[in-house]
Amino acid sequence: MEGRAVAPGAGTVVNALATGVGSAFALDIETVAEVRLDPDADAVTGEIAGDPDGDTTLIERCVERVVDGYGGDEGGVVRTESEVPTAAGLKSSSAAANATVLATLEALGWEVADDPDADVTRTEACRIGVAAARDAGVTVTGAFDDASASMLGGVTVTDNSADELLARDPFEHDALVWTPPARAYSADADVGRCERVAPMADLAAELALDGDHVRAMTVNGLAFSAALGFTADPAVEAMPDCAGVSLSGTGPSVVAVGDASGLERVRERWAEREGETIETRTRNAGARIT
Ligand SMILES: Nc1ncnc2c1ncn2[C@@H]1O[C@H](COP(=O)(O)OP(=O)(O)O)[C@@H](O)[C@H]1O
Ligand SMILES: O=C(O)C1=C[C@@H](OP(=O)(O)O)[C@@H](O)[C@H](O)C1
Repeated sequence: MEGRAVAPGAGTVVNALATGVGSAFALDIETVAEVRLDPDADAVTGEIAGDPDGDTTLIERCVERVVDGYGGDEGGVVRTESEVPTAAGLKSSSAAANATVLATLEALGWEVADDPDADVTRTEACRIGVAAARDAGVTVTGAFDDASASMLGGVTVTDNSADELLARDPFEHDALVWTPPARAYSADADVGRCERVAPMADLAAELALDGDHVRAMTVNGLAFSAALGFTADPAVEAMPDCAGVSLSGTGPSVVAVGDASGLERVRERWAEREGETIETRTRNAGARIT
């Protein structure tokens, strides 16, 4: 009873911490999950490659929730390996949860597809990961925005208070990510400060629902950088040469999207900053069983 799946990280268009409505897009950086189930094992044990002290509660809860809903009383082992930096605003938790849920469904022999007649749809699988993230305490709203972008690919707009998908569109850009050395756990974010910029979050959500995702993300980035105490300098440096740029999630990463030549000029400026710069792409393919 084995399964393997991959899911991408994501960047933010609208942070849901102000109003519950959020929007995110998949990035071409991935997390792999491998699950081995054993009917005789009592418990589920998690392991994160390269991070022996990492918190494995989320991936263990994902396996347990899938087994509760679709299995018997199997225990087992889940292992993730990830290119998505943890707690950097690039949705490592959504990628790990989605990959683990799909790998567990595969280990149990269920068919996962987008066809409503499939045993389990990817949207249903995504909601299991969101529930596990709430159990594990790694999220404020459940982050169905980030989870749906990672699971379905492209750009999604969601109402996280109802785990409802409001829109999904293809999203095709080159992308540049700057990740400073600091980490910012979503569960520690100052929600009260985010709620103060709700009028700007509403404006960003309106733009996103109108299909203007790139301007939505720039408005979002300026508002949430101010609310969460991050400098807007990287965004100001990028703005003339990209289509959109935003603080991703609760930070500290900043993501710019646009064309390759503009982003090369942004990369030269961001290279002066401490931390790592990743050249990647947005992607329309979401999570999949491998
Ligand atoms: N590869 C992984 N395997 C298992 N759990 C992970 C992995 N990546 C992230 N997580 C979980 O997600 C938490 C970080 O979530 P969060 O603060 O929301 O950051 P992010 O914005 O990257 O999703 C970690 O503490 C851990 O519990
Ligand atoms: O925990 C949450 O509910 C959220 C966390 C944030 O993302 P990060 O996990 O990237 O900080 C935010 O962008 C998202 O809309 C909702």
